[in-house]
Amino acid sequence: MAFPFDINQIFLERVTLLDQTLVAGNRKSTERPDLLEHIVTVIDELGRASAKAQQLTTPITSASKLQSQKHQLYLLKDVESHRGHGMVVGFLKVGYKKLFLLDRQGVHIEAEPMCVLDFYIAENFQRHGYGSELFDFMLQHNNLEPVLMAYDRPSPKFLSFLAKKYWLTQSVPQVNNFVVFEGFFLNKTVAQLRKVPLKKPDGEIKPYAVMEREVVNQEQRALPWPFPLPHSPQRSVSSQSSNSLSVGSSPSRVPLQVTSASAVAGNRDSPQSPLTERCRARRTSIHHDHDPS
Ligand SMILES: CC(=O)SCCNC(=O)CCNC(=O)[C@H](O)C(C)(C)COP(=O)(O)OP(=O)(O)OC[C@H]1O[C@@H](n2cnc3c(N)ncnc32)[C@H](O)[C@@H]1OP(=O)(O)O
Repeated sequence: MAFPFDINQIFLERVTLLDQTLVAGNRKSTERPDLLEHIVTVIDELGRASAKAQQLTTPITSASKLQSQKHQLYLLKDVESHRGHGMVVGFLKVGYKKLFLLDRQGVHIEAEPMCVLDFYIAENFQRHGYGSELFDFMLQHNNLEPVLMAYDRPSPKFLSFLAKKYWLTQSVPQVNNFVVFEGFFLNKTVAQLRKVPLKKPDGEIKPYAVMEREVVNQEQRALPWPFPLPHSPQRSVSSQSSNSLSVGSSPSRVPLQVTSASAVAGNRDSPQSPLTERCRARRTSIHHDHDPS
């Protein structure tokens, strides 16, 4: 992804970590006021490209969102390209989220794992190992293992990536849009797990985490009159999934089938797994008029 300014001047390292401050490295934005403007442009552009690749109506990553949330955004650049000005290859956004999850026995567990929230490698750089480079950098930086993380509605490509690179194939069925894999519940310290009492006093019932992707969905549903909502069957899938966020509705949900390794192991020609199909359905449910290519 090329920009009309010198990427190598803005992002000094191959991988730059950005947070709420939007400061790249330890440079002060007061020294170079144009830097902040360029960083905002890059993040917004990446967020839009990621949303388009995932067929989301609204980007879940933008500079203003990053400023208001305690997330970490890892940005990868290619130093040499664009006549030495560098290009942005992609980004990975992670952050801690308080989630209510179901363990293998179906017991509600409260956890606050590190979650993958958004991940995008520019189309012309995909399948060249850049995604793995960025992901490995983030894991090392946070001293984490992929199995201890939760994944916010992973796309089929990302599921294939996780299966291929980290052997994450067996998911534990959930009633929200996060995916966790076998082994997540074994490490109680890192995942900060806590069993949730079956019955809570009135007023203490907490909803499942409201995800950014779900908020995007809500935004779309809240179109002002006179814009009508499209009447597609996929949209009703979307409403069901948003209902599943409440504790009250969760017990009646049918648990998902456990995913088999072969189903998500990255064979593009094989039939998709139930998990992949579910993720695809949810993403498709917020499909818009963007061309997915
Ligand atoms: C929680 C979330 O963020 S979900 C959103 C994830 N992002 C997207 O779906 C956006 C579009 N996709 C992408 O940006 C990229 O494909 C990523 C980020 C998923 C992976 O980045 P890449 O640089 O392609 O990964 P990398 O080259 O290290 O690994 C390649 C592996 O990823 C998977 N993968 C990448 N692209 C594809 C694809 N088009 N179809 C199927 N699997 C794919 C495969 O397992 C592939 O291995 P293979 O080529 O041997 O089959």
